[in-house]
Amino acid sequence: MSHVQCMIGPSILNSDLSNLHSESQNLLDSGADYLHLDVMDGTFVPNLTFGHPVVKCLRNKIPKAFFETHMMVQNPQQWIEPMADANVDQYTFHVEPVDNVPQVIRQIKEAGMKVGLAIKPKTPVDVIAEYIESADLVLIMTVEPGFGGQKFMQDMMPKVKWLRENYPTLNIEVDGGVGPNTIDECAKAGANWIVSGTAVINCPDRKQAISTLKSSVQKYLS
Ligand SMILES: O=C(CO)[C@H](O)[C@H](O)COP(=O)(O)O
Ligand SMILES: [Fe+2]
Repeated sequence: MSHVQCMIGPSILNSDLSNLHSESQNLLDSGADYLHLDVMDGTFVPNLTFGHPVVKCLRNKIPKAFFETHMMVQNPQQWIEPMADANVDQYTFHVEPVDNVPQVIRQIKEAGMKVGLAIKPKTPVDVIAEYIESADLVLIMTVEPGFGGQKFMQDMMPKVKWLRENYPTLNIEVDGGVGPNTIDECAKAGANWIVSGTAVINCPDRKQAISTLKSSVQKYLS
């Protein structure tokens, strides 16, 4: 499995959002490979975070890092252009509310961003199978989307395993309850993009937390 790269992307959802820039910079300085930005619209999920105006301001302060927006929104098509304008690198959206997934994929690519396909815990992985070849990444949610700090759902690992067996070069991301205690299961199943929120944010030594996640994934990659 050495043809995929290990990437650790902390979620800033549970950080001190009044200090979004310094929190994000601190995570990058602690070894984060990318930033996972959780965008919620209060409709697709019962919570509200921030949108493209905030992402754009953050991008002005942090011009170089890889930004992934995790779009937990009812109408992902609506935010493609504004997020591209905010210089987002990867637009990861949930397929559940979308009628025409290929069209959304095409529009994201035309806007110059990479494409991530996300599924909620109750969505079977075969729902996205026909779109995988045209995506850059698949995100397997390991909690119900909406809130940080929830318990990792181990029973999502068969989805990750299935993807890894069938798509050896695919970037597979896990998100929700992932931290030093749950990383081994994710890594063993074949995940190589790792989102970790509270486990990194609340750790007094964020560098150590990120490096633990990385070594686990690397152990299974080699
Ligand atoms: O998408 C998310 C929630 O919907 C977050 O990215 C995720 O929950 C990260 O936080 P934690 O690691 O604390 O679960
Ligand atoms: Fe997320």
